[in-house]
Amino acid sequence: MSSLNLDDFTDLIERPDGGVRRDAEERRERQTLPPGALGRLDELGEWLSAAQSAVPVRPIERPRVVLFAGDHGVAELGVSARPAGSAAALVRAVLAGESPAAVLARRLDVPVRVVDMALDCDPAELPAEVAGYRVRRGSGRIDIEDALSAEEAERAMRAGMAVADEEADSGTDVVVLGDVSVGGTTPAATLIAALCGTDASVVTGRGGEAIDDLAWMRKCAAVRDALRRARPVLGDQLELLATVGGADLAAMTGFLLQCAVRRTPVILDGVVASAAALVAQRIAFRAPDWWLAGHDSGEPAQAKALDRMALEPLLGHGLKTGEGTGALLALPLVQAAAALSAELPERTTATDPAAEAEAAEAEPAQ
Ligand SMILES: O=C(O)c1ccc[n+]([C@@H]2O[C@H](COP(=O)([O-])O)[C@@H](O)[C@H]2O)c1
Ligand SMILES: Cc1cc2nc[nH]c2cc1C
Repeated sequence: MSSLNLDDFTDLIERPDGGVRRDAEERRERQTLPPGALGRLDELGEWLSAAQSAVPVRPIERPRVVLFAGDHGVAELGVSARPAGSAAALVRAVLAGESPAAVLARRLDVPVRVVDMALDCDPAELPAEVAGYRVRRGSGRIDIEDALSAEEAERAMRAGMAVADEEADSGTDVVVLGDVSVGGTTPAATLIAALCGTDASVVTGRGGEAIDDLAWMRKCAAVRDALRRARPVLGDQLELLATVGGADLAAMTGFLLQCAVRRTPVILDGVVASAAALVAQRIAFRAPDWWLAGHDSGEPAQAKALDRMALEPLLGHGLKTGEGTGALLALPLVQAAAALSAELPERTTATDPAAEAEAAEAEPAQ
C-alpha cells in the first residue's frame, strides 16, 4: 500500500463554483419572490447550485445516511452512560428499524448505510451489509494508549475515502453523516480541544444519555490525559487520529475529504462528525465549503468546532441521540431550499412591468 499523502487533498479539493453561484444569484433576482425573502433558505439554495454547478439547482432525490460505527476503549472508564463495548447493540437497533435514526429515515424515506470500523464484537454477529472495512475490535483507551496503530489509522482513513467514492459513484446527491458509538464523544472532545487549543473542562459534555457529575469528572480527566498525549503530534493529522481519535473518527475524516474531492455535499450530525470535520479542515482548508452543520447538539465541543469552521447549525433542538438524527432532521430543510430555488417562477415580461422595463434596458447592449 503506497503511503497516503494528505497534502494532496489541498489541490484535489476545489471550491464550489463561484461563477455558478453568481448565476444562481442572478436567477434569484429574476424570480417573482424578492431575493432575501427566503432568508437562510436563499443562501442554501445558492450554495447548492454552486455545489452542483447547476442553475436551476437539481432536486435532492438520492440522499443517504452514512453512519460509521465503533467502540472506544475509553468507555471502560465509565465516561459513557452505556456499557463499554456495547455499540453493536445500537447498530442492530438501527438496522432493525428501531432506533431514532431508523424512525426518521423511514419517515423521510432515506436509506441508511452503517459501516463497522471498530465494533467490539464478533463480526459474525452482525449482518454482512456493515462488514468489509473494520480495522480492529474497539479503538484503544486514549487516556493511556493510542487509539490505533499508524497502519490502522491509514487503513481507516482509506476506508472512509472508499465509502465516499462508492456513494458518489452510485449517485448519492447529499450525504447525512453520523456515528454510532459508545464512548465516541470523549475522543471527539479531545480532538476538538487539541485543535482549538482549549482545555478539557471547556469541551467535556455529558454525552449520549447524560452522565452524572462523577462520570463527567472522570470524562474530563480522560480528556485531560488524552490531550497531554495529543499535543506532541498536533502537526500530523493521521498521527493525531491514531493517538487520540479512533477508527470511526479516522474513517469519517477520510470520508469527508473524499466527499469534498467528489463534490458531494455533506450534512454533518453532532460532535463526532464535527470533530472529524475539524481534522479534515486542518488537512485541506477548503473542505468545509462542501459541508452543512445539520444541528447544534448542545455538546460544548461541537459548538467550538463549528465556530472554527464558520459553519452555522441549521437546527438547534439539542438532540443527543447521535446516529445522524440531527442532520437527518435538517435534510427536509435543505430539500425545501432546493425546491424553492428551482421551482419559484422567474418574472416574465407578460406578467411583470418591471421585467419589461429591465428587458428594454438590456436590449441596446446586444
Ligand atoms: O451528536 C452529538 O453531539 C452527540 C452528543 C452526545 C451523544 N452523542 C451520541 O452518543 C454516542 C456516544 O456517546 P458517549 O456518551 O458514549 O460518548 C454516539 O453515538 C454519539 O453520536 C452524540
Ligand atoms: C452560505 C453557505 C456557506 C457555506 N460554507 C460552508 N458551508 C456552507 C453552507 C452555506 C449555505
